[in-house]
Amino acid sequence: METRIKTIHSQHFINGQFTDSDNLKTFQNINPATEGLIGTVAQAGEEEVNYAVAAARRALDGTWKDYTLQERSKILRRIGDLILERLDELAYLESIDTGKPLPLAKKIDIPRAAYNFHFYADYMISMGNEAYQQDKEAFHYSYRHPVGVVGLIKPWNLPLLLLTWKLAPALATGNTTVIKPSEWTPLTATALMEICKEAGLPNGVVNLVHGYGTGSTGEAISKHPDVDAISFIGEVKTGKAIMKSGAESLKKLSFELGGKNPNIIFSDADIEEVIETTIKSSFINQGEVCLCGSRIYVERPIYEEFIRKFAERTKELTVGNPLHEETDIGALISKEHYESVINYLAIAKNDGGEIVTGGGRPEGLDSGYYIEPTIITGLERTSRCVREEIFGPIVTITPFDMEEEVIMQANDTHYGLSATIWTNDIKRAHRVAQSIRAGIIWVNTWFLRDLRTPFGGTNQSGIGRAGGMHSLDFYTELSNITIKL
Ligand SMILES: NC(=O)C1=CN([C@@H]2O[C@H](COP(=O)(O)OP(=O)(O)OC[C@H]3O[C@@H](n4cnc5c(N)ncnc54)[C@H](O)[C@@H]3O)[C@@H](O)[C@H]2O)C=CC1
Ligand SMILES: O=C(O)/C=C/C=C(\O)C(=O)O
Repeated sequence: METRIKTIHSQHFINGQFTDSDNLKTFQNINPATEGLIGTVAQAGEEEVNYAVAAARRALDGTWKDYTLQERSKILRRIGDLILERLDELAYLESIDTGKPLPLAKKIDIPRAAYNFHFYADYMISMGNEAYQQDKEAFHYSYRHPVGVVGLIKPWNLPLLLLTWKLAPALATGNTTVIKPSEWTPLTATALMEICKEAGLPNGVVNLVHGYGTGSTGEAISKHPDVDAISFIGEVKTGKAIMKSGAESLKKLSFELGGKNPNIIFSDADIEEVIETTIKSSFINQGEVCLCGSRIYVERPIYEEFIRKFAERTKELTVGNPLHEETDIGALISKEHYESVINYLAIAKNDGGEIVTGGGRPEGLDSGYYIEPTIITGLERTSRCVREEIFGPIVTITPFDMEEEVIMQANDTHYGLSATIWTNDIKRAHRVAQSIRAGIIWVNTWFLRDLRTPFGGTNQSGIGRAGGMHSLDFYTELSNITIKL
């Protein structure tokens, strides 16, 4: 499998054409599982961002505005179909680019990317607008316009899944786009441009520029005066930088940022189900999912039993070559990120934490950015390991005695993305769920998604919600029209 592709050169896609930068500048793309070279990536400067924004503006004011909802929906459906036709290839590209297990990319990332298009192809067609009759005097209705040229700035952890989660509703509502994938993961976004072209999207409706963030491509998009809105997924500090860059032209912003999500386990929960799901919510995708429940709180009566069973299951996980069928945990995205995650293990030890299992590099894996799935106990809530988003395969476990106490600990964070609560007491489930300050709360499950529901974070985990009508609201501007009767 690894010999299938030698090196890949990833280009920009501007006005329907693949292209390099005017100055031919490139950067390297490294496979995090082998530390080998995947290929080179064109690096956009302000010129290429200007070309891409200009192409998006022309397309917005050109033929794209005359496409009917049905026509847009048909193209979206076709994009979803083509993603499924290329599932194996896209999953392979995603795996070598990110270090994630190939089976995971095949099962989750790529099918969900296709579903993002299929879902919005159908959803937009079923949506209506507000209308009010004011007795016999007037009739009011709302009319939706696309917001305009939308900049989509995306992260590396679920590259195609998260890009399409925002691109599909942006297109369904008639916008044009300038995409910047993460510099760590250019491959599937580039392949998606081929798919968009084949599906019949007019030139300029989707444009893609590769490059870095601060002082580079990402910043050029977020400060560009002709970009009307930015949909960003990534770190809190980047969100703050984009907010500053976008302030001059007062851009509309949608932010999905980080999380330090609590996983609260009461002693009446079904322990076997808790263990199986908590393995996923802790370690799936190497823990590089913003929804991972990295702070685990367990009610005292089952604390010891939980740790024993959870550690046993964790030790069974296979860390290794992402392309192997049996691999559960692949490599972290980059050397920098690997070092940042390893550093948290040192912090944990320094803060008096006990490493129950894991705690370093797996034996026998000499190259690639691998870290064992790690369970830490005995940390105070002030430890940086309990407070900061590690974004790796590391969880902390803390016992609790009282419901109020665990609610207080769960809310003791400047994040507020998601939470999971395990209990069979229905009243407690509602009570605790309503007391947690987070945008997404799961009871007796984790990462169960329905794309109609509001998705996003409170506090510093984000601004706004995506999903269903919430995406419709972000990607359109409303005019209210009043007719005197
Ligand atoms: N809430 C959510 O749904 C998600 C949150 N995340 C968060 O993202 C982080 C991991 O992803 P990363 O790629 O490391 O995030 P990041 O914030 O470093 O980068 C995300 C994107 O922003 C660009 N960027 C960086 N600085 C920029 C700037 N000054 N102006 C414009 N663009 C800039 C990057 O090039 C990249 O394309 C974690 O904190 C994670 O929690 C990731 C996925 C989803
Ligand atoms: O299901 C979604 O729409 C998003 C899921 C995951 C993330 O947002 C993430 O890991 O970053």
